[in-house]
Amino acid sequence: MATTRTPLMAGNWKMNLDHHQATHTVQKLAWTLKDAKHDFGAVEVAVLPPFTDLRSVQTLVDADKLELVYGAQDVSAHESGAYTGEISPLFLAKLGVTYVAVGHSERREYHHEDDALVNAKVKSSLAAGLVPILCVGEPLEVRKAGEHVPHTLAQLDGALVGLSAEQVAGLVVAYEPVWAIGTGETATPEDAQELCAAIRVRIGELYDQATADAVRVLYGGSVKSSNVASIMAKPDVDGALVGGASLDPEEFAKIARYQSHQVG
Ligand SMILES: O=C(CO)COP(=O)(O)O
Repeated sequence: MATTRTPLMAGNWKMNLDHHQATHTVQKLAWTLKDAKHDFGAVEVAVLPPFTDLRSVQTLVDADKLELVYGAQDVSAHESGAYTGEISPLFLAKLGVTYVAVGHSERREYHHEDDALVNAKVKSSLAAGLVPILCVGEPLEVRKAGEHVPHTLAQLDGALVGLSAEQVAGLVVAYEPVWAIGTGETATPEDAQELCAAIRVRIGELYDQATADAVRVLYGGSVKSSNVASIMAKPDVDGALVGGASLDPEEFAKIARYQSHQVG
């Protein structure tokens, strides 16, 4: 199986860093990567700041012609209308957004997002030309019951309803076991590989092998510079969705440069 998938390191800032802090953080990240002569064609680097930071990040990326890209952490299933507090995918596209996280476990848990809503958000993102980072993964009790594979694949199935092979080939799927998020408890590289491979196999069953080979599958959950290389060594892991460690630009740069160890 030829692997032509470009690895993606995406930093999900969650509800951290205001727009001033965002500018400083992105500047420092860009400088650190530039000093290290980072090849963005070899490993793509993205940040997912809060909505209120996006215009500032766009201005900086445009002005300094930065190669890193950015995304949002959520999006509305609708294009416009009476949806107080929601953000249209069209507004995100206008801000030069590349990626949008959809179905993050914190959205599922605190905002009761179900598979049907996640599916609608994937579709609204695609319609606006954004690339969804579709998040799936099991909570601890499901893992303890040994049901993590069927649980995660059911979330995947639900999110993909009605999508074409072409749409799915362009998706990013992030496997994030809930018990490993923000806990310091990282899944082992074998755990990450098991689910990333299962996701790819499932996409092959639902679509075809070319689609399965094209889709990028990330691992997320307590990724740090000290553990990223062993996770990335697994054949079905195409990158990482990084929370806490992405708030420190030097640490996140090290994660993005997992192949070289040239930074730091
Ligand atoms: O939820 C995550 C990224 O979306 C993972 O967060 P942490 O890296 O802080 O565990």
